[in-house]
Amino acid sequence: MATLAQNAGMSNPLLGLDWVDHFSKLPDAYFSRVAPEPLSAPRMVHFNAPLAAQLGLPASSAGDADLLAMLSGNATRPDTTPIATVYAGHQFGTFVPQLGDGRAMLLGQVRNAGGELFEVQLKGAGHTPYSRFADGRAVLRSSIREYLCSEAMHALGIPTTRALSLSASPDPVRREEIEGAAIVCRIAPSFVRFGHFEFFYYQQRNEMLAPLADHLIRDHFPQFADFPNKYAAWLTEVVERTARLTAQWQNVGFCHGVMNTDNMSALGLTIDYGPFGFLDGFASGHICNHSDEAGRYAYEQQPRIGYWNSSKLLQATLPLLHEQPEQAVEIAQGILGRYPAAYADAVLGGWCAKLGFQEVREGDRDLVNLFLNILDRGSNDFTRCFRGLAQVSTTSDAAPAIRDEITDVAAFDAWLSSYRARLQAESTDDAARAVRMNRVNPKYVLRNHLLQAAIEQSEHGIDTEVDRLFQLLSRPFDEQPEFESYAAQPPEWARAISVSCSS
Ligand SMILES: Nc1ncnc2c1ncn2[C@@H]1O[C@H](COP(=O)(O)OP(=O)(O)OP(=O)(O)O)[C@@H](O)[C@H]1O
Ligand SMILES: [Mg+2]
Repeated sequence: MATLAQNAGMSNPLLGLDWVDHFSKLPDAYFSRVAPEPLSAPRMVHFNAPLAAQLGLPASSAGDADLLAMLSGNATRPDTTPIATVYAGHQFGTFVPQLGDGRAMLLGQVRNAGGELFEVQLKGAGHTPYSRFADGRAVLRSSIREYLCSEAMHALGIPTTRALSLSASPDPVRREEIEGAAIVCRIAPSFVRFGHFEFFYYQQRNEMLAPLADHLIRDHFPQFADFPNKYAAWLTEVVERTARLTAQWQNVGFCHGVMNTDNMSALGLTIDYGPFGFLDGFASGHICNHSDEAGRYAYEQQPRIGYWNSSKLLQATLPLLHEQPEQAVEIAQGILGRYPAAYADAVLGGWCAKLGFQEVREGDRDLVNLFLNILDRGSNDFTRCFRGLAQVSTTSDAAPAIRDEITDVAAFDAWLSSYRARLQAESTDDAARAVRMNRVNPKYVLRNHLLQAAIEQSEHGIDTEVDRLFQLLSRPFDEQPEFESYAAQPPEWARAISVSCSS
């Protein structure tokens, strides 16, 4: 049995932050007080210095032993107790009435010098009342995936939870095999999920919905506080954000893998990096999660699931919308009705930007679909092919280098002439267009095989590859010639990588 964490030394830089702790001041019904179970002999695998600076931590924090103690569950703040929150959720379409932070613990909420609010959470810090039969731990493998991907998504401009630190320990954790334990310190304005509202709604404790929504509105949607129906305004915003978030995932070829409603953020953030994957060869039906046999969360299903999940959030918040049930349903339907257009506008706008168009014109949707179909038929590399289009010339017939990687060359050549005509209709300033395109078509994404190499190295105690990927992916749109191989097509062995819910 692990010993419980000690109180942190007063020199700990985390203690110098401005802790406001709004969530833990809510009624106890929303959470349980918990104590981290320390990782033994922790080592700092990586520390996110830019994010630390944003929070207000001094630059010297990286090597601070007291800080590592708190981030690895070996110490807590002296004046307060971490909490684990309770939520429910629809998992693979089935309602599960009791979930909650089974391995995540909220250390509190800080306000930085700019007034921004951030919750600080440890994932993998041990048992909580919501652990059910599981061990409260996270393994190093999955923690590296979460740490690097959340930061990679942030650098891609996609709303997401973030990661401040990754600490690891030789403590054994049983999955399919014995693996090492790790803790990611996650940062987000709020970790509240759709499932938090579902928990109280399905327990018929409707009186618990408003204080939670009020908490979110006060901290994160103050612009709606004085609206006649502030809950409708907030929910409209969440539904539209969810639609836009899903569109951004599609545009960058990101598959989340487990879009259960307990993994959907009430702030429209990407949350829970489990069996996610970036598309290598484009396949519209790609299933990144080996455990998702029916393909419920396949790439092409994500927009539809975002809609379905939004409907579940609206169902759970009906009592907030109107005291008359029929009118509440009508308002909810109106809000849900915003999703399709919000998604369609965002995703088409995103595709058009990737093709270098400055505005969306009639016929662009067909041009996008034709290109995606060509990639789909040939399983051609999603990231490389979009990036390669920046080299298309409008003033000569020279083919872009990427043509060599396209399988259906005849279809591509035909498409290219329509594409050129469309580009010429706007401008022939190819250089300016290439700059624009390279800002939205990343050169580097966190492909599974890149992760695999970093994981294997860190499992042997060497963390240089984690750091290299962290640095590389913090500038995904920039050419980084020394890392050209990281933008290459995946090697043959990458096909055998299988990612499941095991984490
Ligand atoms: N090893 C574990 N120990 C305890 N609870 C766990 C463990 N793994 C998952 N759970 C719990 O099972 C539920 C579903 O897990 P899921 O994989 O979606 O979340 P997660 O990866 O733990 O965390 P998060 O959604 O916070 O990123 C959640 O309630 C989660 O806390
Ligand atoms: Mg989860």
